[in-house]
Amino acid sequence: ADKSSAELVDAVNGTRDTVSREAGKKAKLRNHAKGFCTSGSFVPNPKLQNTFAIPFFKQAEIPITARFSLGGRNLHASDKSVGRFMSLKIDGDKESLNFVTTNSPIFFASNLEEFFNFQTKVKQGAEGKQWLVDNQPNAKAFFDFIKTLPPSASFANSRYFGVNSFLFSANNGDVKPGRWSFEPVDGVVNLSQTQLEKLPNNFLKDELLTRIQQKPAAWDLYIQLAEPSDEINDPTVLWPETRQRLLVGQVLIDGSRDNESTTMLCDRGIFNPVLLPKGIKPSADPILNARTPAYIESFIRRQ
Ligand code: HEM
Repeated sequence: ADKSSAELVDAVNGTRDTVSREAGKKAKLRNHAKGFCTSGSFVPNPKLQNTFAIPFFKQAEIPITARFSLGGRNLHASDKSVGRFMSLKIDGDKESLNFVTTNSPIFFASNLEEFFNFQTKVKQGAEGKQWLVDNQPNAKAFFDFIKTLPPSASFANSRYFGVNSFLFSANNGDVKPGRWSFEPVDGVVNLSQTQLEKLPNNFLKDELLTRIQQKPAAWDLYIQLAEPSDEINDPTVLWPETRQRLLVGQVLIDGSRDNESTTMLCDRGIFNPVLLPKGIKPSADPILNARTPAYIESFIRRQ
């Protein structure tokens, strides 16, 4: 049976509702708790309009509020872990677009039952993890992928993926499924074991905020387009790297609005992965469609 938002949030939090509400007030976010907000702008690629009818991207430059975070509930997690997450609010004149992304191109669950089991079992330590390896092939594939992923040296030297699929309206009337990916303009830079040993547990925030005083952190945003044989509604299934990618524009994080209240209060609200402008719609992916109700439930519990 499908899981309710309350059950999903309990599973992410690791405790039942009443306890979770109290914990949520202290922890702020129930997941990706360790993070910080900054700001910048989005510069659309004018050529996108040759293919897609998305008026939002006709604007010259659109303000961005960004939050960079680690995985999990621990406010004191070490930056030496491999997970890197980027959330963006891009607020245009009339419409807004949010992104809530991860550095893993594959997700660990293809439906809510698997998501619930994953969240519950990872909190049971080695035994729970072994259960997932033995019983949930999508969780095993995710663990296997994560083992090959070294920690990046900077939030700015990491790729980010939307993971879920969205439906894009083409100028010719077609609706094309696609997935978001962000490629760091300064390239992917990972840390070696020796470099890691020399670093303190907290370095990512200072590194990014120092870096952007010199030069913005930049990512090219692409839509990877599906072919008819590709699985649209399952974020555990990767599409071949050879699929056509369209350049949507560039994300520039420069801290220019870090003193404004929208930036300073960015982690009091939520980022909504289905807040989309005209011309983009969510796919039927059950994971995607469970996210915003869960984020709202989590938001309510931390008030
Ligand atoms: C059924 C699917 C999912 C559920 C139930 C879920 C649940 C949650 C919850 C409870 C939070 C904390 C919200 C808050 O207190 O504000 C959260 C935050 C977050 N989730 Fe998910 N999640 C799901 C899927 C995903 C996926 C597929 C991704 C990555 C592509 C993702 C990335 C994030 C990030 C980056 C945040 C932190 C947002 C921020 O910086 O404010 N989640 N999620």
